[in-house]
Amino acid sequence: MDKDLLRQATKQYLCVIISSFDYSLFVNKDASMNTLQYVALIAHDNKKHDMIAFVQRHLETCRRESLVATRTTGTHIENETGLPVTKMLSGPLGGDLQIGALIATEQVKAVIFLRDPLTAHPHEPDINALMKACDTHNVPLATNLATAELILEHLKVIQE
Ligand SMILES: O=C(CO)COP(=O)(O)O
Repeated sequence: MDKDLLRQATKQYLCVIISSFDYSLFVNKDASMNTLQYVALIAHDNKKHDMIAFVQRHLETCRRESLVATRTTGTHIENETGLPVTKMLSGPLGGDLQIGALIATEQVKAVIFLRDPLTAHPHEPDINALMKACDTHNVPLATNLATAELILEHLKVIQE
């Protein structure tokens, strides 16, 4: 085969390969981790009513956010407010750890965790791990209604 013809054919062949190549395979996967997306909502049993009232009070702000929650909290929020919630496992079954993993991979912009400080929880280490993840990754964490209100007010302002 003529050398020029071979060179030409090789060039065309490479062009086809390059243009059909899926470059996303080489995109730094860590970059996609930088999109903060979820607002995490978690409430212990004695605080679930407070959480629902809180979400109802901030319904429009919450509607504009992607919500993630531990299973029971998320189910109550969905049923009582109609907002869609991504539900993890129940807290005692690993849900706090799952949300901790989302925090560690920069997928959470704020956590509202209405804890019951007066009750012992068998999964206390998981609760501590979630809070540690917030501190490690500098994610705002509200563990009571007063701070939760401040965070939601802030979200409302930055949504506008
Ligand atoms: O236990 C919890 C957080 O530690 C909450 O879990 P649930 O929302 O499944 O009740």
